[in-house]
Amino acid sequence: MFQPDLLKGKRILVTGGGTGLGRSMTHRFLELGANVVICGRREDVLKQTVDELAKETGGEIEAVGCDVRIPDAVEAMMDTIWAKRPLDILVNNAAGQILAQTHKLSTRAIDAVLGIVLHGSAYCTVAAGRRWIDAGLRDRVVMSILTVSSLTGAPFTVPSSMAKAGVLAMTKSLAVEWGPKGIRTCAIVPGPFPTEGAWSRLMPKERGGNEELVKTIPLRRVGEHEELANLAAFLVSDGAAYINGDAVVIDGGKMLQSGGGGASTQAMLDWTDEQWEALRPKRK
Ligand SMILES: CCCCCCCCCCC/C=C/C(=O)SCCNC(=O)CCNC(=O)[C@H](O)C(C)(C)COP(=O)(O)OP(=O)(O)OC[C@H]1O[C@@H](n2cnc3c(N)ncnc32)[C@H](O)[C@@H]1OP(=O)(O)O
Ligand SMILES: NC(=O)C1=CN([C@@H]2O[C@H](COP(=O)(O)OP(=O)(O)OC[C@H]3O[C@@H](n4cnc5c(N)ncnc54)[C@H](OP(=O)(O)O)[C@@H]3O)[C@@H](O)[C@H]2O)C=CC1
Repeated sequence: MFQPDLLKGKRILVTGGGTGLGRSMTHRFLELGANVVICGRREDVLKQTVDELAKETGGEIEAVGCDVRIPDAVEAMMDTIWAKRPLDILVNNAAGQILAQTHKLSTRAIDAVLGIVLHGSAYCTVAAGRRWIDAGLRDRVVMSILTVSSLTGAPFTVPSSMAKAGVLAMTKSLAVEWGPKGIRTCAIVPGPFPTEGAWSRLMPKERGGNEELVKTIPLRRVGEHEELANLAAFLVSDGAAYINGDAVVIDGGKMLQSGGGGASTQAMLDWTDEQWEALRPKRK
């Protein structure tokens, strides 16, 4: 669907690129000619992904171990990356998520999620942006992976929702502040895309599994990784050079179905024709 060299010459950092959607985006970026650096905390996971994706795509990929919650670690990672060649594109994808009653969360639990999502995205963005601005480098992109809850809020995942809403505010604010400097920002708002990381934390069997989940999605299916990876490739490419400060929702319409009438509207989808017929005014 894209010209095969869409991202040729682009050097991209994908935080959390060793697993899940980060890995899938990395795969697509490599296929399209990019040079990709992935980071994460587990170096064995990173190494395995580098080996696999280099083999599958023949692309140029490297990994740097980094906990994005630690400012000095982020600076050291950026120095390592820049020593070879400056980045063109940063993808803030690393995240942490906890499904729990909010009033029972410890402060360490709250900090763990805010640290990865809010602080980590800010540290990476500022570390890359400062280097670009100091060197007068233009045509650069920061793309962040959000959640629908950043727009709507969500019970039982409050720290993640708060943190992603903060990253959305960063995306919109920097679009204006950094746009004149040739740095654009954008975001993706994914609905459900099965990954080990998300499903192991968010889909205990009590939630009814994918069968219950797809009833909440107008297209009646979860997302395919390739669909998100293609959107990501377009948004970071020069083809999207006039998109700045926007967050694109890719959720099969889930957010719209959850809105409006809420649970009672949801239930109406299962009404029978007879139930609807009973509502029609009777002709005299
Ligand atoms: C039918 C409808 C279904 C809808 C479902 C659809 C889903 C679609 C929407 C998906 C949105 C997805 C968003 C995502 O971000 S998915 C990404 C998931 N990936 C990850 O989270 C990977 C990284 N995560 C982690 O590393 C950990 O989970 C963590 C964030 C906890 C950080 O790990 P770390 O090792 O730093 O921290 P600790 O393990 O030491 O824990 C720190 C404190 O947090 C407490 N904790 C941990 N888990 C829980 C829990 N489940 N409940 C309560 N508290 C928890 C832990 O006890 C520590 O606190 P204390 O020291 O005080 O005990
Ligand atoms: N899957 C889904 O349905 C949805 C996902 N998203 C978003 O998509 C993105 C990817 O999630 P997904 O692929 O599902 O989940 P994963 O758990 O597979 O991805 C999270 C990645 O972040 C890395 N990471 C976590 N903490 C840190 C840290 N402190 N420093 C560096 N890296 C870290 C993890 O690696 P390591 O543990 O080795 O550090 C892991 O590779 C996230 O931003 C998530 O919020 C949004 C909506 C829906």
